Amino acid sequence: MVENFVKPKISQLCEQCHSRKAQVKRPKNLQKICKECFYDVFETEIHNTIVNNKLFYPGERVAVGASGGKDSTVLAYILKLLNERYNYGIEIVLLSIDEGIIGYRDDSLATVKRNQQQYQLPLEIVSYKELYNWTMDEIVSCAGIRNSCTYCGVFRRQALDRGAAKLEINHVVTGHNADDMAETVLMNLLRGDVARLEKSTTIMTSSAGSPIKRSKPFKYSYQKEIVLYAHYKKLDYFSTECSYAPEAFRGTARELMKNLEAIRPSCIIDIIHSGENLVLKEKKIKQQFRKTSPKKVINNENDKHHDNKHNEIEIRPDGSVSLNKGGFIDGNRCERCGYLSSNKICKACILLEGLEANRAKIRLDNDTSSDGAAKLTRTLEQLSF
Ligand SMILES: Nc1ncnc2c1ncn2[C@@H]1O[C@H](COP(=O)(O)OP(=O)(O)OP(=O)(O)O)[C@@H](O)[C@H]1O
Repeated sequence: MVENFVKPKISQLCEQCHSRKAQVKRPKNLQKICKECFYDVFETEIHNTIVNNKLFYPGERVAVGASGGKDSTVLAYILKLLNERYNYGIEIVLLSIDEGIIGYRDDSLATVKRNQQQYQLPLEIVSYKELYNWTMDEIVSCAGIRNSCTYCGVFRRQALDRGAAKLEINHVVTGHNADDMAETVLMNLLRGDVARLEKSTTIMTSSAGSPIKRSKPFKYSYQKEIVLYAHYKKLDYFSTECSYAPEAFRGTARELMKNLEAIRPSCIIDIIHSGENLVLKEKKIKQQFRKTSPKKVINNENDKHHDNKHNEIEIRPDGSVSLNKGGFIDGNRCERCGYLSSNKICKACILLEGLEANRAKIRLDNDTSSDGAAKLTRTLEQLSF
C-alpha cells in the first residue's frame, strides 16, 4: 500500500509553503506538499478534532487501545506529541488486549512492548484467557471461523473496559479512522440498520451501563495518510492482518468504498458528513425494528431463571450475528460475572454460555464410549445455566 506514495513523481513546489519541493500527494485531497507540511497538516487536523470535540480535560488519564497495528501505533505517538506540544495535561497509558491468536497477536504485542520503550509510556496487557478462560484460537476451534469477529468484538469491547477499570481510567481512545467510520456508515445504510446508522459517526461513545467512554481522535484521518505518516516517521508497527477472516459484509463495504475513493477521494469524508447530518424520524425507527426480524434465533431453552429475551442471538442473512439488547437499565451488573452491564446477563456471558455448551457437545461427539450420554448430562449440570 505504502509503495503508491513513497516516490510520487512530483517536480514542483509544495502547494502549502511554496518554498520546499513537493514530495507527497495527499490522499485526502490530492494536494502536492512537502514532507514537513504533510506532518504539520496531519497533526494539526488531529489536534483540531481533539479540541473541537473537547475530547480531553487537563489531568485526565487516558488509555490508548494499543494493538501494535499502524493506527494505534500512530495514535500513541501523536497523542504523546500533541500532549507535549499543546499542553493537554493528560496522562497516557497503553492498554493492550491479548485475544490469544498465535502467530498474530503474540507478534503484534511484541511490537507494543517495543513502543512502550520507544515512547516511554506505561503498558497494561489484559488477556481473554484470564478474563474469560478462552483464547480466540480455542473459540474458533469450538465455534468455527464464521462468527469469530462477533465473539472477538464483544469480548474486546468488554476487555478494554475492564482493563481501563483496572487502571482506574475512564477514557479509552482507539485508532478507528475515517475509512473505518465511513465503512460502518455504508454497512448500516446497506443493511437498513437505521438505529445503528444514526450513532455510527459519534466520536465519543460508551456502552450502556459502563462509566468508561471511548473516543476516536482519528475520526477524520484517512487510513492512507496514517500509513504514510507511520512510514515517513519510521514508526515501529505490526502490519500483518488478523489470521481469522474479516467480517464478510464489512469486507464488501470496504471494497465498495475503496472503489469509490479511487474515483472521488473526498467520498470518505463526505460519507462521514452525511452520517453526521442524518436525522431520523421516530416513526421510521419503529418501522425499522419490525423489518429486521431474525432469520434464525439461538435460544437457550435451559434458562428457567432468566427472561429468555436476554439470551437471543440473531443470525442475519449475511452470516453476521447480533445479540438481543433486551431492556437497558443503567448501573446494572451482570448476574453471572458481576461486571457492569445494561442487561441482566452481559453479552460476553451470553456468548460464553453458548461456547461452554458447544464445548460439552463436541466432547460428547468425540467420545466413543457407551457412557457418553451420562457424561454429557454431568457436564451440562456443571454449567451455570
Ligand atoms: N488487541 C487490542 N488491544 C488494544 N486495542 C485494540 C486491540 N485491537 C484493536 N484495538 C483498538 O481498536 C482499534 C481498531 O482496531 P481494528 O482491529 O478494527 O483496526 P486496525 O485498523 O487493524 O487498527 P490497528 O492498525 O491499530 O491495529 C485499534 O486501532 C485499537 O485502538
